[in-house]
Amino acid sequence: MATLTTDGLTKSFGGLRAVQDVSFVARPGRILSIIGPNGAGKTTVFNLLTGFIAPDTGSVRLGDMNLAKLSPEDRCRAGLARTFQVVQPFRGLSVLDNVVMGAMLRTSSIAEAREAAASVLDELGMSRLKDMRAGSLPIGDRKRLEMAKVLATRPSVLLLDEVMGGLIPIEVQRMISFIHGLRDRGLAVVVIEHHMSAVMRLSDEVLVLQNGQPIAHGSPQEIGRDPKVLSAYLGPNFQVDGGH
Ligand SMILES: Nc1ncnc2c1ncn2[C@@H]1O[C@H](COP(=O)(O)OP(=O)(O)OP(=O)(O)O)[C@@H](O)[C@H]1O
Repeated sequence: MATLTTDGLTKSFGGLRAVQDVSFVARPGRILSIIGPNGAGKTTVFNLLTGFIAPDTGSVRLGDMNLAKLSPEDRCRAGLARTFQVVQPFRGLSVLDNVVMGAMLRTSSIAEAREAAASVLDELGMSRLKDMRAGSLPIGDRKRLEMAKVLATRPSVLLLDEVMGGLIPIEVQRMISFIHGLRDRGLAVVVIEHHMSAVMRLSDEVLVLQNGQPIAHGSPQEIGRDPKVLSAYLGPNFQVDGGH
């Protein structure tokens, strides 16, 4: 398992500083959530981590490997994998075959990939859906499928982009328990999430961005009481225990 370290990440689009001097460490066995208002720079941070865009300055390291020159696919091969906010399965393929596509990163044997994919679906409680067409799944199952595809690549660092969006409360609770299980297996997990009560229950630490800049970093309880965060994002009536 590896530690993901960012140092001074900065990215502008034209005159807009989308991300400015963002540094954090995502450690094995920990869940770090990145929160902040729309446009705060969260997705841009994920794009910088995964190599979809290059930073103006700053570095990303996985263990002691500098990722600067690696493509998104090579970063995934190195163990850094992400889900997308808008989930896009191969709609015409079965659920199982979608997950096989992820598993093929680690093996050239279709039989082995199918076995690995079936085992990930089992872990996620999705085995009974394996022959369904991915395009026919409701949003909650599509989010779990996205997670399954990514887990089949066997990451050591997992980046989750709004995996709670569109889920009903019982599915949110199940997803939280599942992510806790991944953390307990030693994965480093970084989460972008707007669902605040989920963030409070899920996270070991929270980084808050506003206009691309870090404004706070601490435990969920510290963040939920921080006047800067209440004013920038959570609102004055936020309850640390219940979220909203
Ligand atoms: N490729 C791009 N070209 C130009 N501007 C961009 C690009 N990507 C993002 N931006 C801008 O950078 C800023 C940060 O956007 P980003 O999507 O990272 O925010 P976010 O915190 O993920 O927002 P949300 O919560 O709405 O997903 C926004 O002002 C956005 O319009």
